[in-house]
Amino acid sequence: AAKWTYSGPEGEHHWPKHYPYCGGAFQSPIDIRSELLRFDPTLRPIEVQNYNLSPNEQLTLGNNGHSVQISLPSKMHISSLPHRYTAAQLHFHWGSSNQPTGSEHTVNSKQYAAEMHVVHYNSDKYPNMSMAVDKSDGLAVLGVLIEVGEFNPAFEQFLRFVNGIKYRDQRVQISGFNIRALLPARLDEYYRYDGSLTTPPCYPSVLWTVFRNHVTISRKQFLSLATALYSSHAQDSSPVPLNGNYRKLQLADSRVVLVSFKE
Ligand SMILES: NS(=O)(=O)c1cc(-c2ccccc2)cc(-c2ccccc2)c1
Ligand SMILES: [Zn+2]
Repeated sequence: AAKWTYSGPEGEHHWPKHYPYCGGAFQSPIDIRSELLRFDPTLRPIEVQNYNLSPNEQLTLGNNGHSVQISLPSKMHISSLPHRYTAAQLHFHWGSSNQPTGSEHTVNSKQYAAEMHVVHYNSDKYPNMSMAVDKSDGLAVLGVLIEVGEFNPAFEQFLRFVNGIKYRDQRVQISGFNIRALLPARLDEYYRYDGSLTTPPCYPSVLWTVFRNHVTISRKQFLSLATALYSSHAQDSSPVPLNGNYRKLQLADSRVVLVSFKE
């Protein structure tokens, strides 16, 4: 697959050359602005199943050159959507050590320090992720906005291992933990809109759920995320730091953002 980056000659302005959907409609992320919001009383609280993983389970924590990701077992799923959406992986987008603004979605132009995405696919209709990834009802991603503040013990369960995956394509096994603890307390308050993958190939296949309430990690935790990783391989002579891995805001066009809460 063609290389892509967040800046330079393979930066996002060049993505459409190799990935045409990136220049298409229904792109993500967007600025979740008050004018776009419409309360929808039919939006039920998000219900997740089997997110509380036993420490006896092993998860793969990896550096894919664009983000740090954790592979998730297929028993984890969202049960409150019209179809069952089975978990595949979670990953992060962040800024840089001196620029703690790296979330992809913004809320009334406020950009957060980072953002977590928990990626699920429609396992009612598609046998696996690859078959689902380019279908309009293929994916459901839970977005969690992250601010620098209180220390977050749940994030520590994987952040303490990032020095083992400093370089592209490095992976380590970590013990299972309660993935639900990475989400905000309230799963009943969220923004909902139709969008896309925020990385190439940018398929417009994502039912986005961005929770209203952010979570916090400490400054030290943020710095380990923003300074520990490289997008280059271990043997590369010139290491390329991995940060600022967030896509610029896309046009909402005539899209409405549904909200599950009133005030
Ligand atoms: N940001 S995202 O949520 O739209 C997203 C989803 C998926 C994704 C993952 C599995 C199945 C299908 C889609 C992969 C990425 C990704 C991030 C960094 C590097 C490469 C890919 C990003
Ligand atoms: Zn993402």
